[in-house]
Amino acid sequence: MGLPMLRLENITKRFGPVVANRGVSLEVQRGEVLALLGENGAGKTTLVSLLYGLYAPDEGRILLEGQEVVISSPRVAQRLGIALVPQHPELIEAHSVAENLALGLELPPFFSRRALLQRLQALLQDHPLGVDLKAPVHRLSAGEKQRVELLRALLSRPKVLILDEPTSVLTPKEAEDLFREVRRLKERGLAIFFISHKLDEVLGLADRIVVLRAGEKVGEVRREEADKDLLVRLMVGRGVAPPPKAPPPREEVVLEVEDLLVPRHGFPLQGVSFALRAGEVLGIAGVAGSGQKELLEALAGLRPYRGRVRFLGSPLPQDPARLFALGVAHIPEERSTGVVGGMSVAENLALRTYPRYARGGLLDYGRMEREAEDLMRRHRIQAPSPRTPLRTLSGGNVQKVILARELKEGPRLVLAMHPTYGVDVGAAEEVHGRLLDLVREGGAVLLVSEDLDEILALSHRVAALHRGRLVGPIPREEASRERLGRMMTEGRA
Ligand SMILES: Nc1ncnc2c1ncn2[C@@H]1O[C@H](COP(=O)(O)OP(=O)(O)OP(=O)(O)O)[C@@H](O)[C@H]1O
Repeated sequence: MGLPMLRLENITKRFGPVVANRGVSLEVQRGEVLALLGENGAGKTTLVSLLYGLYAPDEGRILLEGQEVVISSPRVAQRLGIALVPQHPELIEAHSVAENLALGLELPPFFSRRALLQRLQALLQDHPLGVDLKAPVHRLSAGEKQRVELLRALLSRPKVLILDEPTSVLTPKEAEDLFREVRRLKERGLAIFFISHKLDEVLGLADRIVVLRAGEKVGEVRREEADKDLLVRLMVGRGVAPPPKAPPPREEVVLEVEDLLVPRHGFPLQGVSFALRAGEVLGIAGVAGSGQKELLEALAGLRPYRGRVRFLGSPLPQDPARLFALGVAHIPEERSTGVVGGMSVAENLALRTYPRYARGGLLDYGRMEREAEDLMRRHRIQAPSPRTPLRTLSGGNVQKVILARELKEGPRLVLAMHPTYGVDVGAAEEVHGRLLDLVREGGAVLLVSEDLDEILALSHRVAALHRGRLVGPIPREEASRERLGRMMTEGRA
């Protein structure tokens, strides 16, 4: 093997008392995909942020093609040929795709819009990612936004490409398309870092796998030597079991939706009818942007709709605060909408029940923090203290905060969209366990997920949304990945 494209030597990065990376050394070659695996908070995002100039390491050095480099900002990273596709799309929602891409270019002082569009079209031809340059970003699904971020990264013609959990919100088909593109980039000689919690993807794409635990490198295996079991054990130090089967649902109907209509761009959601019983999980699959998000947001009181919706026999109020008080929890698609980054972990955990902490015109922070400590322990939320600002938590830990808050009152109905988005395999097992506990106690779960295995593992019945219309539901026993795939893409059961 020649000189590695990139080499990290003894990298340590601290945030106050937290050691996010401790003495990490690794290298990646040209034309190689290196996967970084590890539990939530293990230090993966921090490590790649150092490579992209978002933070400076406290110790250690970085060598690019044998030369030591100081990556002091993302601009410097780009000039050195290092590009990053972030965990969450960081696009300007009000602007078009083309405008967002233009922001990543070093353009001359005067340039014509046409010339810019031509250059972007050429890029699209080279990387056929199926992106509409003129579409405003706020109309794109999470998967489409991810592709725009990838295009933006490719604009600088990088030598090193970092993909931080790029498939969390992609459908299996979108993920396959992305992988095809990643393989092409690899063949062109790019060195690629790939972070994912999905072990099948890691095994399908990576040449080598580095496992981090609590900031330290605890393992490095070549693809040929790896299997799922080994990777799970390296990551969490134990094996992980598939979720147990939930008992059959009860008679009582918790949610009844009749002829729901939600106006939206593209295909409006219409004629959607289904009933959800106590103790039942109804899984809804769908190609991103088929109306899943709108369905859950309408039921969560965040979007106007027409139609008849009854919750435990009474009309469902269209007000998020009243809904929560009645026992309706909501796990939103994009976790950034479910939390306030500048507030502490304790405040975020208390967001739904703030008035409860009022004492003589002030907030009882002592009580809030004690309760937060308890929830943090139970949900294994990694943060130095309940006072830690939420925005400093790792992505998976933010997701755990949302889950802890939404499930803490024992809701009757959970509207869950990608509930295990970005959480590690151990934590995903716990989330599934919590949802099933709730179901056993008579709660109902409307589960929207793009992970078909998750839907098939948890649901009693499954349905798909196809262009705004509901296909199914059908009993779980009659469903398979293939049949669900057809329901999603062809609109028939
Ligand atoms: N800006 C920051 N300030 C303080 N602590 C931070 C900051 N960024 C990260 N951390 C902490 O560093 C540790 C590593 O976080 P990091 O985001 O790198 O984990 P990760 O492996 O990417 O996790 P996930 O799988 O959940 O995305 C965590 O304990 C996190 O809370």
